[in-house]
Amino acid sequence: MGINGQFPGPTIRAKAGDMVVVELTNKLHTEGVVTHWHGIRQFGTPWADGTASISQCAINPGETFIYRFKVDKAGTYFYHGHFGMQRSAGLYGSLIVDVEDGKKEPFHYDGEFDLLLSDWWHQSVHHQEVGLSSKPFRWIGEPQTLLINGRGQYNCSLAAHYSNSSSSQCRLRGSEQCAPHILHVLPNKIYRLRIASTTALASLNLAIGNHKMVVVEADGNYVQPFAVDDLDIYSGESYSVLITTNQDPSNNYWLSVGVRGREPKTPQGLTILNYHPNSASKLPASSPPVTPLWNDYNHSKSFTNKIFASMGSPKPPRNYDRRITLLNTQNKLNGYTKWAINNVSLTLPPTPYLGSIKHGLRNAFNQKNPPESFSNDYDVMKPPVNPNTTTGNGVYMLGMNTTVDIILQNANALSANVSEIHPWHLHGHDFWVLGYGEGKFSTKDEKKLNLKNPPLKNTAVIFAYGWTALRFVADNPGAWAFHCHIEPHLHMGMGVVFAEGIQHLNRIPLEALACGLTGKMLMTTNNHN
Ligand SMILES: O=C1O[C@H]([C@@H](O)CO)C(O)=C1O
Repeated sequence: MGINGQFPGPTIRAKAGDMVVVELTNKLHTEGVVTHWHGIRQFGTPWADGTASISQCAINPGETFIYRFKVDKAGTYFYHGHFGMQRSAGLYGSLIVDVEDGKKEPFHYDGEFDLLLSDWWHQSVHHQEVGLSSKPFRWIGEPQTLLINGRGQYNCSLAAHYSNSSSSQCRLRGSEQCAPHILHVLPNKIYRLRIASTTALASLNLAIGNHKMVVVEADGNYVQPFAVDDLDIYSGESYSVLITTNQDPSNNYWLSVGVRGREPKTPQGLTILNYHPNSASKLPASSPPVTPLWNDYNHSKSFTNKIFASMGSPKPPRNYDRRITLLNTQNKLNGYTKWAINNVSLTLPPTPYLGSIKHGLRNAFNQKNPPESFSNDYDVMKPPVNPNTTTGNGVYMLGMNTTVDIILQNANALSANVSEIHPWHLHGHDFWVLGYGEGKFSTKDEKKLNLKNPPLKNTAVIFAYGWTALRFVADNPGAWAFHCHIEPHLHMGMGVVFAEGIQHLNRIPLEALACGLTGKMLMTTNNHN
């Protein structure tokens, strides 16, 4: 698999129950690579047990690494880089899992398309990373282009403002390689669109002129079908929608993607639904669907609140064993700008967690349990009174098979009257989304939680000044990141680490131990043998 600028890696397609083998070669010259696979619970032998990006040593330049994993569940997934900001540099691709032989999807369709959405900056990710880690901090700003399957439109003459290398990247995109992927359809058929977002920053809204979409899947889980004119999708999420090509077949129709939740400075991403036998270059009769206003949060909430698990989906346990409340704040640390959770800004340790926990290396990361909640008098509607934070890399150690509730609590950022959207993604598990609400979560909200048909997802948004309640069963031995899927926010510390059942792992593969303190440990053992 190649890592080619903004061009996505290959689509990997498998059937539920299959064992998949992926060979990944790091062709970069100076940086290690780590990838994360949405929808995959465990990697298989010999890359055994519980490993995901935070449990893996980086694949060094020139090295080839073989991932082996079983795909458990049909659905729409993707993989992406999880080291520095490599995802926004183009390290991503689709992972599509079909139902196993002899089984059927619970809905019918005649054809399907993959739409992998991302955002694109002319400035290199290295430049962005340096800016984020500088004092004073330089924010990456809004993307120049929204990409659909790595393709987007931009006026190249404007790119000269940036840098030489970026204008050559822009030239690449100026050729027919950047022409949009056209969706060629026949009239009066049903198509499944598999839509996934790997954006570094942008929350998106997708719509197709004149066509309703019926949402049937979210993050690899079936949902109760519901029809919408447009769909919100946050970074880390995936959806399947069904469309029926029952409109005037002498026309083509625009599919548009626009920015939500942040004041957009990026043109819409566009492609065309091309009805056979029209020419794909025939422009649609009506203009592209207009993206809802970026701050029309009621529109977003009304979409999100329509998502329920389909009948027959697993139900959550009635009670939780442990509840962790995570307050998301923007902070300062010695003049640097950070994001923190319960006033701890995550800095990942150089030794992967899996090895350090299994081998009891007490110096590898903070041994204290991170805070379970935040002070009662914190006013989530105002900028932090004391904006200073601390850094840390402690682990929430979860009892194996216990039920854990997470209350994600949003707050005001550093500037007054600003609270931002954050899509939170959990590795290695799905969670039930029990509910969303406004302001600070309180015992009154408890009664409103949905225990009847909450959707299973692996990514869920917290709205501005709001809370989101999640429940999951800690049933997957390993060390797991839970973090904001906005790449610069993770870079600035917006994440936590959970671990469960690591003592149940028989063997940690050498590849997961070859770096940091565990690497030193291995070297000493080898020298003694
Ligand atoms: O992390 C962020 O920093 C900026 C802004 O808050 C400060 O410039 C922004 O919009 C973010 O999402």
